Amino acid sequence: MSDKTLIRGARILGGEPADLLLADGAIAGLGTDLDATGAVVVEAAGLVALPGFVDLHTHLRQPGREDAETILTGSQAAAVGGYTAVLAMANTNPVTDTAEAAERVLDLGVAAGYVDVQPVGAVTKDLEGHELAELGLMARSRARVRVFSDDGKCVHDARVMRRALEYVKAFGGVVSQHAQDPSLAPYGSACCHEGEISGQLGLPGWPGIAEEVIVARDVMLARHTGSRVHVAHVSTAGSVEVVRWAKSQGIDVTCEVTPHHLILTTDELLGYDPTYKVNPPLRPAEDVQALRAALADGTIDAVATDHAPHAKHDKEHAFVDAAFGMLGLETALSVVVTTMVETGLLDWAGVARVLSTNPARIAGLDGHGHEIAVGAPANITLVDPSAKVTVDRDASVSLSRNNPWHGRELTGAVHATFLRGKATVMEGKLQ
Ligand SMILES: NC(=O)N[C@@H](CC(=O)O)C(=O)O
Ligand SMILES: [Zn+2]
Ligand SMILES: [Zn+2]
Repeated sequence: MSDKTLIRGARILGGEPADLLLADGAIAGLGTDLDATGAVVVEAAGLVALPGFVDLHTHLRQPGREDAETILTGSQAAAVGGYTAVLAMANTNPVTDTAEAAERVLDLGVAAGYVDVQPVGAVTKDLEGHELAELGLMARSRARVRVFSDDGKCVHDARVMRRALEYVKAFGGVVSQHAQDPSLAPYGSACCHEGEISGQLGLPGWPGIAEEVIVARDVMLARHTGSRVHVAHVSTAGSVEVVRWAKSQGIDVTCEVTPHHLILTTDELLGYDPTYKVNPPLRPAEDVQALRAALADGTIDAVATDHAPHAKHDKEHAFVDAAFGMLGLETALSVVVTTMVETGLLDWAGVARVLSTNPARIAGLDGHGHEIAVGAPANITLVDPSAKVTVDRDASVSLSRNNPWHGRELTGAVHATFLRGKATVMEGKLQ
């Protein structure tokens, strides 16, 4: 196959149609009626061209739980979802808390070859919350780690969080916080939004305040240290309010929302289906509305999937005993189109911002999230804006089946993904 591709007539960021010539891994031409000599031609009339998506929050499960996902299968799911880069969370077994562990994840990502797999480093050794991991060594390693997170657990000790923020400042790093005060929402047991619904279902409550007190504390620690904090999977109107205030004060804070928190509510729990058991829990409709509004006005910077594959035997239990988490990579774009574009809350430039430009900037990833321009790396996603898709969990390339979108109809689909000019997905199919 030629290493030249001509994408003909795509609407660039949803604007005017143009041709895109991809050559030698970069965008070599952008204009009308570009010369197709020697190029593979992709007819893209009606499709929208966006910069390749960047996921700030993916669980790939390798090493340790290769029965649920591997770096290869997770990379494939990411490509199908329009991603060209993912940040692989550190809560593997063993934990990514050393330079060697981070380099192994990086190398397995390169070997898989579907997306750039950028390891996230743990903040504390073994995610135990006490002793800082080798942050500097991870940063200086070949893996160039910039994002640190104990995700799955909260860095709940304020002294440890303060020291982590001071440390990462030296190399422009960021701490991504899983905001859950374990004294208000105990790990493992708290599994349902605390309110009328938790009482009705008899499930242990996970109140919004358990998230909000950590967000409030962390923005103050970011101000105090002059360092940068990122809030993972914000789920409540109160967290959004705190972040909005912090940004207005010039505090260096960013945050993400998951696709599921943009649409699914506590109502899903009425059937006790553990597919909908997730951290933080699904919230009431008022929170969902506040999250959409905050994503539209820029208070929330990015959509991040928190793709959390789990093997059947970890999910198929009574609700209280099942694992936390749901799949997200393959459906994220469709959920964003359905909740944000169809509703008029975001235009396509806005979609590029929340799925690509902002997450790339937050993660410090070179080569991703650029505007579509000559000379930029050819990381491009082509989207069919009006496709209607009925999600089938068995059509997934992920190894796991904990897919909350199964059987639902969503609007918008990824048509093709290009990683440095090479098609990883074409007509929705993995290449
Ligand atoms: N989101 C989840 O419910 N689970 C995540 C951990 C996490 O993101 O907190 C997992 O690793 O399974
Ligand atoms: Zn988390
Ligand atoms: Zn997570």
